[in-house]
Amino acid sequence: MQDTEIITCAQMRAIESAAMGSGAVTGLELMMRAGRAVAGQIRLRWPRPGRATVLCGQGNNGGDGYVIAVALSDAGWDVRVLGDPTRTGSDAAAARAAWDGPVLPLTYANLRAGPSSDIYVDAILGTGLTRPPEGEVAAVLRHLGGDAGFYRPRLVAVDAPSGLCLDSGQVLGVGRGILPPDALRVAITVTFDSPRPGHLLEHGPTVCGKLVVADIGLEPFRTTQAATLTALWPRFQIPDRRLRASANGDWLRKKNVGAGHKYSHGSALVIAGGPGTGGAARLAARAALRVGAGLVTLGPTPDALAEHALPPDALMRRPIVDADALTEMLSDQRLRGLCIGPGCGVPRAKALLPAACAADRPMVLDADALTAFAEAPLPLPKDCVLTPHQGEFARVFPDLAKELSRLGGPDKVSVLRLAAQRSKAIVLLKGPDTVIAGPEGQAAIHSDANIPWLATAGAGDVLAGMIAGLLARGLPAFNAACVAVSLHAAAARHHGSGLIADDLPDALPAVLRDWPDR
Ligand SMILES: NC(=O)C1=CN([C@@H]2O[C@H](COP(=O)(O)OP(=O)(O)OC[C@H]3O[C@@H](n4cnc5c(N)ncnc54)[C@H](O)[C@@H]3O)[C@@H](O)[C@H]2O)[C@@H](O)CC1
Ligand SMILES: Nc1ncnc2c1ncn2[C@@H]1O[C@H](COP(=O)(O)OP(=O)(O)O)[C@@H](O)[C@H]1O
Ligand SMILES: [K+]
Repeated sequence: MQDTEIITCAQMRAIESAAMGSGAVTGLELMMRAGRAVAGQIRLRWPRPGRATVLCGQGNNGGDGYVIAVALSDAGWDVRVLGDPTRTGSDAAAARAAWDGPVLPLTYANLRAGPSSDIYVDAILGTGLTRPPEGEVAAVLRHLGGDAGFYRPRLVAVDAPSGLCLDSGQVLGVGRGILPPDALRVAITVTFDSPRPGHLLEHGPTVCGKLVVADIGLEPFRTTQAATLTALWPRFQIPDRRLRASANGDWLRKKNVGAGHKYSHGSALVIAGGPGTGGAARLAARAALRVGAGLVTLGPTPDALAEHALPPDALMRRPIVDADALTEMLSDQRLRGLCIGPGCGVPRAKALLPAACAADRPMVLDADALTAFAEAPLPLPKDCVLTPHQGEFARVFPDLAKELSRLGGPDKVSVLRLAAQRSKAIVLLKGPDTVIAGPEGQAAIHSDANIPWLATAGAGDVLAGMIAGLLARGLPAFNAACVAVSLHAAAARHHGSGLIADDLPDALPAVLRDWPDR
């Protein structure tokens, strides 16, 4: 799991300007540090000098490439450079001037003509990407991506594989959604200072390969720029450091929280549905118990009560016949942390949602409750988390979903912020790149992308239950959503392949035992 603050491209530029403006470092010095860091990573992975081809674009990404060429050549590598013209007087031009070997034009023909290399460095386009690659650059990238069997294990990208938008994770010119087989994917991407959203969202994790973040000495400027950065785009972290303080390992394990009784650890209510649909709600309820809620009540229709006599025995069961019954149940102020949606059925969710919202308790809306909300929107309580997957997101926010699927459209974080502002709720969009945003601009990306075995029926119900459990325990809604996503992924990793949703809550004790204190 990544545990690093991420910054947008605009923030990165602001930090670089602050560093250069302070007089502490010049642009060329930063370029030297960046290029040398990449060369260092190459030498770490390919300790025996071999043959390298460095592909340099016209901007600073290309400038990094010339620094890499010099560093590898000094280390005994046989280096061949293909480059586009640089702008006179630019840092890239200065870096190019320091390379005393030949520079062939960056063309598909020259790439094909050369002797094959042990590694290929993609220093063509970085954060300066403004449009889909075209012409010779596009031809070069298509060739590198198309012959993936040969190139991919030898490709090192500087900052990003060329064509990847580092704000959104889209590969420009290729499309959102399914990535074509000949899209450029590299073995290693070396970026600088901090990951950018595009490394973690959408196609980013797939095309970047292993992501290495190199320190180029910008830390002091990152910290002092915090105020400006917030104005540019509020800071977001994975997970947020403040969130760690409110949900550290000891708190999650219920250590050092005072003696208390079951109610002081929170009482959660999972609203279930009618006969034959109980599994989802029971999964959610089990998860709420495992995440530490002191008491969890399951509320099915009266005629479904019998089928809920199944384990866990720790669950309380109380029928909820209609909205009035729910209102009455919620007159017990100790019930906090509602979960509505999993296995509820859309008509029942529609009937109960107004009463649930009117009670103004911390609440999770998932599955059928999201569909009900889409069909009959209503004001949500203050601490409310919506947990849609892509399909449910499209039902609740059709216009925003369209933007998310539009090629060249905005990034997931921005779109989720809009969704959160509109619904005045925390919105958590599930997927390999789970993004969480709040109405005040808070946002987090959960970057533990590669757990395909978590895509199993009922995993979402478990997540909703975990959030409800944490809400019942008193975590603020944004924190509860972030912590639950982290615990959920950790539980899936702990169990490993072969996982079914039932395993997730039961993996929690082991995950909690190892959860870091801060
Ligand atoms: N600014 C700095 O101080 C530092 C920048 N660094 C490097 O600089 C990079 C950013 O440099 P630049 O801002 O010069 O941008 P790039 O080098 O990423 O792009 C260069 C130029 O390519 C053009 N371009 C955009 N899309 C294109 C396309 N589809 N086809 C062809 N050309 C296209 C742009 O007009 C831009 O001028 C980073 O990714 C990083 O590698 C590092 O050296 C660290 C320090
Ligand atoms: N490749 C993946 N890597 C990590 N997490 C994933 C991946 N694919 C799916 N997930 C997670 O699995 C869960 C699936 O939830 P959901 O789609 O609601 O399923 P269901 O409705 O069947 O419960 C979500 O938490 C999602 O973030
Ligand atoms: K690049």
